[in-house]
Amino acid sequence: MGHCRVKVHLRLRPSCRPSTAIHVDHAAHTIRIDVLKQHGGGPPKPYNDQMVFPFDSIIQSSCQEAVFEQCARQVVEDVLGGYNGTILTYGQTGSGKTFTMTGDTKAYAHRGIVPRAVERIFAEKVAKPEAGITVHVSYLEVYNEGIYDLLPQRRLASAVNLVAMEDNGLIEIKGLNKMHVNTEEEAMKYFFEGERHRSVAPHALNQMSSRSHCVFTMFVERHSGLRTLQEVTSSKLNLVDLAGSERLKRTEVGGTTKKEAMLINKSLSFLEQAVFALRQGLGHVPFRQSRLTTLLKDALGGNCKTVLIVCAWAEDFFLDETISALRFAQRVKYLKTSAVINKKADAANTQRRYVREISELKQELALRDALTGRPSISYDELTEETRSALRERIQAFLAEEAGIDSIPIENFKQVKELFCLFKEAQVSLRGELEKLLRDYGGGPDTFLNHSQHDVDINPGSEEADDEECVGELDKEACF
Ligand SMILES: Nc1ncnc2c1ncn2[C@@H]1O[C@H](COP(=O)(O)OP(=O)(O)OP(=O)(O)O)[C@@H](O)[C@H]1O
Repeated sequence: MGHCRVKVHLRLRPSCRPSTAIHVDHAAHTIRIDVLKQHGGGPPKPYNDQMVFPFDSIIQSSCQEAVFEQCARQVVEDVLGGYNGTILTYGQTGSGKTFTMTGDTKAYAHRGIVPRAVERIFAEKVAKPEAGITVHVSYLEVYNEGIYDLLPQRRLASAVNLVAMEDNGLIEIKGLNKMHVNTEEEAMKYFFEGERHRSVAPHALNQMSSRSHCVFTMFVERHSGLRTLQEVTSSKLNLVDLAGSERLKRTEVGGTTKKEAMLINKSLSFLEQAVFALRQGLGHVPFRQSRLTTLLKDALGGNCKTVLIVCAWAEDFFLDETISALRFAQRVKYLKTSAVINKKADAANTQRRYVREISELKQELALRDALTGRPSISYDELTEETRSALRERIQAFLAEEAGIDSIPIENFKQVKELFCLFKEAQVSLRGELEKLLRDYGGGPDTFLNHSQHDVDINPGSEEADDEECVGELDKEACF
């Protein structure tokens, strides 16, 4: 098991009013914020306090391709290698989370991490047909503290609030549709179908503001491709577009949108609490406090390789929001996960191996029989013919026909069959005796009451019968 630190990148949204307080050092991967402070009611002294936040990388004016290469590519490669991966975007409303994750559909070059990840996974599937890669996708949203499937097979199903459960140490959503997809186009078709069902609403800072946290997941199964050591890796890539935190007086919302904003802020503060508890090494981490933290449990501390992309709006007007996002990022930066390659035996290959082993064992037995001078013995299932020949022999044996004083044993399958046939004979004999007793005027009760003492047709238990049979058989057995 490899412990790996969560990688944290910062993406600054381009602005026509860039903040004079924000300074990026690209070489050192740090951002410095010079904070204005008031002293003793006097005039504000600019830049008398500085905060420096280190990141794994800071992206300021890079294109979408560079963002994918810098932040997401390695996680997608790790998922193809059998690890679970999660990429999350986090930040205030309108800061560019959806732009980073989904992209802008107006221009192909503006496509985001999701379409690029899908493209990379299917490129691998096409390039390595021997790996037999299979892909399923799911798409859900956490809206107002409920989990909803964005890919309902029937439209009615969209209203069902799903349950997140822990299964084998990993979080699973019971009843979530997982669509099998063969091509990049099919996967994107489902992604766009889910996008249509997402909850969005306009407000002062964003015309298409996400009102829910969305998770698009790709489940990838891949065969090792080595004939002798064939196994399957089974991994998943979670692409998470979190809803943005918002200050209600800035977004100027009311009614449903206000209620949504309050629930978004609440779930994000639960996320901060969970991250704080993990960072402090507290014994109890409150993952169960909200649907979002339950969903992100693996990503924050479990079997997963995780990347967080913090999006920020680098304008003076939003300095408070930016500082609080940067602080959150610093806590996440120190979280460690325990990612392992998720291997399992290939069921089809295991079956093929057993068939081969059985065939080899049969050959071994045949060779041993030949060397010890035994007649050729079949170890296959008994045929109907063999069965009726055995039945006849048992009847002759029980009837004490001349010359039939033993039943030769050939193999274990035959022994099992003999027990069944003896039982069959015994049941038939018992039926005949009951009939005889009835004909002589006694009912079955008479038979049952006296059979143990007077008519000794069934001494001891069935097991004892079987043992006796074995004893008899053993005397003559010629293994
Ligand atoms: N880096 C960027 N380059 C160009 N345009 C951007 C960038 N980031 C964001 N935008 C634009 O800003 C607007 C808001 O961005 P986006 O919807 O991605 O914000 P968001 O963080 O997802 O907001 P919300 O939390 O409200 O959903 C969009 O029109 C988007 O195209």
